[in-house]
Amino acid sequence: MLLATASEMAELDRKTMEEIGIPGIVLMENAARGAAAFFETVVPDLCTRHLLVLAGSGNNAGDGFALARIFHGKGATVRVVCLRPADRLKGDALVNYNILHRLGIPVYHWDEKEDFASQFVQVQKADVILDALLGTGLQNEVRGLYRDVIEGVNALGKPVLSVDVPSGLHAGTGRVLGSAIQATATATFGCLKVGHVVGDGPARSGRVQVVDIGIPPAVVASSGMARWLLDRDLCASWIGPRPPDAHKGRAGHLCVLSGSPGKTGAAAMVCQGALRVGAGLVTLFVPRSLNPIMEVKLTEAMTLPVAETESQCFSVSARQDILDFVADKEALAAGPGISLHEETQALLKDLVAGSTVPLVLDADALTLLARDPSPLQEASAPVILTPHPGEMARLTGLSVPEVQENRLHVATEFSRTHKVIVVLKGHGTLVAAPDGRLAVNTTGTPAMASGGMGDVLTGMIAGFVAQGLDPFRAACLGVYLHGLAAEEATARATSRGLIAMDLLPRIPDLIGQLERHP
Ligand SMILES: NC(=O)C1=CN([C@@H]2O[C@H](COP(=O)(O)OP(=O)(O)OC[C@H]3O[C@@H](n4cnc5c(N)ncnc54)[C@H](O)[C@@H]3O)[C@@H](O)[C@H]2O)[C@@H](O)CC1
Ligand SMILES: [K+]
Repeated sequence: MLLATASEMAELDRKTMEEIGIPGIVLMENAARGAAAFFETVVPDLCTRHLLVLAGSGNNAGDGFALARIFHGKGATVRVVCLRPADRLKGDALVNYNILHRLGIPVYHWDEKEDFASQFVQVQKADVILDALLGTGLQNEVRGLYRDVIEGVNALGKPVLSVDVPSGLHAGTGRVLGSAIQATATATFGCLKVGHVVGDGPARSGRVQVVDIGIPPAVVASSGMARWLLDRDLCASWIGPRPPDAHKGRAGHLCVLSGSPGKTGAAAMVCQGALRVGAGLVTLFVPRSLNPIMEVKLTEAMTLPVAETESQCFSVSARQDILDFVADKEALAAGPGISLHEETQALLKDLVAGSTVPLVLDADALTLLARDPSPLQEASAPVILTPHPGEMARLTGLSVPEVQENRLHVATEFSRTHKVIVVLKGHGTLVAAPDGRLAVNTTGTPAMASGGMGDVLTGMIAGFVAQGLDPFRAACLGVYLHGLAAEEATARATSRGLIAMDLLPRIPDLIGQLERHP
């Protein structure tokens, strides 16, 4: 599903009105009617209740005035509180405001200078609050009367139905600007906004429904919007069935650099993750003396023993053998369990700079790049990094809480600055590409908090890359299916005890379901 920012949404509205000729008042009416229908499913006896519409001064307020009229018509007791004087209203909002007076719906204008407590009594008397203070037009920190009202409403604990966006939540970033409404449910217009699904958005928005307000699909299709929620429809549109004459030589050959003493399991999981998403062939580079172990551990994947250090880690002198082998393959996944040995660091540096095929870098490779990110500058092939918040913190020099509080900003900035695809793992994994594409994942479970999950994901993403998928889409599909496999595996279990290998046998079926999805 496409996600819009505030400015993209404004542009969709503008094109619909100016280029297609659908009047703004029609869009506003569609918005209000759609929102009303949704709100009635959230609070089933809504039309017998005492509703209070809180309005600001823009078109969000206009939606609120239209909703006041609609619920008044359905028999609800409705009052409207507007935080701005009437002479600040204009356009479609003013049209809907004027209708309220003719229908005898009470409207109160609050004044910053008057006693807040005596004004707020109006809100306390209501059963349900409709929040139409601020929508996508939110510009800066919420202060003064707006802030007092928002905090007062949140403290009441009554059902709050938000119009488009919980007021105070930034539609583009999901950040609370000063203070934001805690909504029970939100009816949003035209498109889901980025802010509903990242940062504070999911917790603030409650149940969210997208209302079709009549923006023609062609207007959306020609918009160039490139942010998505990773859902089944989208992922299915990015993966088709294989041609009937497929053979392993054309299904992609992935090379894997993974493993060291104590970490041979990581290497096995990367290889198997790749095979389970359909990589035709997988070759694992392995520190020479560990080869007998990997020969036993792996059946379908091949191994290629290469030069090692005294501590059985990858040696820099393996560099040429690896680059020569990789040159006519399709992708290289590197990092899980490769150790932080200085020689391995030197090897990784040369591989990142010298690889002609796309790279997927994870785990120790990320820790090594945090010490010295300069190889990323030299990479000529596409690079995908798959950090968890701790690795992202190391790469950026931020603390883990700083990364978590600004996930969207951190992932997109790192991607843009270093020209790499960033997969920032965690609840609502983000995939950010340097060209501005962004995806937010919807799958996964807390049961995934166990060792080896990341190794399987690295293999899955690299396996898709090896099959020739666009690296951004490969990362998205890997992330989506990885979470889905974990959901499947825990569908009848608890949120504990899932191990990474449990995901593997479920993956082919899930891909099949995507391929067959209408
Ligand atoms: N044709 C359209 O453009 C449509 C717009 N729609 C609604 O219109 C909304 C967007 O309308 P607007 O662009 O008028 O913006 P909003 O109504 O979201 O807010 C803009 C107003 O709030 C003020 N404001 C901004 N930040 C503030 C802050 N921190 N504290 C106090 N006041 C602040 C601005 O000065 C401006 O007066 C959408 O969220 C949606 O609800 C819908 O009616 C559908 C059609
Ligand atoms: K709102």
